[in-house]
Amino acid sequence: MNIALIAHDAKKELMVQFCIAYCRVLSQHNLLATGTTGKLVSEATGLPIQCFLSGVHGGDQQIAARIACNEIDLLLFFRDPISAKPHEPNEMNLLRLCDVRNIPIATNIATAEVLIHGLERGDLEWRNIVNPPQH
Ligand SMILES: O=C(CO)COP(=O)(O)O
Repeated sequence: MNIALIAHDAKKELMVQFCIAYCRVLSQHNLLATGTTGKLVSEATGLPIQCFLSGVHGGDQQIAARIACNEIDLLLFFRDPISAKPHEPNEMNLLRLCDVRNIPIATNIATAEVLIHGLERGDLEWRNIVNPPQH
């Protein structure tokens, strides 16, 4: 499955720790990420990650385009609810597109834990029908 990772600056370390903890599960899937998040996670875990532009340069919109095409099966987007972000409207669109496509999304680590266990258990296998593997 295609799993997209995005973390605001205040949540990047949490995302790194989460990905280290679930490295084995994540290694069985294709990972995509915004630039800085992807760089930090791949350096910490050794996992191959397709890195897009950084969020401020439109990386979240590159991921949004794939979500619009139903090509992302799970989005882990660790958000900082405290500080304002200049590209917040784009991020709201990202969340909206997940709802358009019924793509499972976690915006905090508590939900991410539930989703990753569900992924491991096979709860998201229906995504293989909606978005069949390319190879
Ligand atoms: O800004 C972000 C989300 O909107 C994250 O982007 P980076 O991973 O490049 O910091």
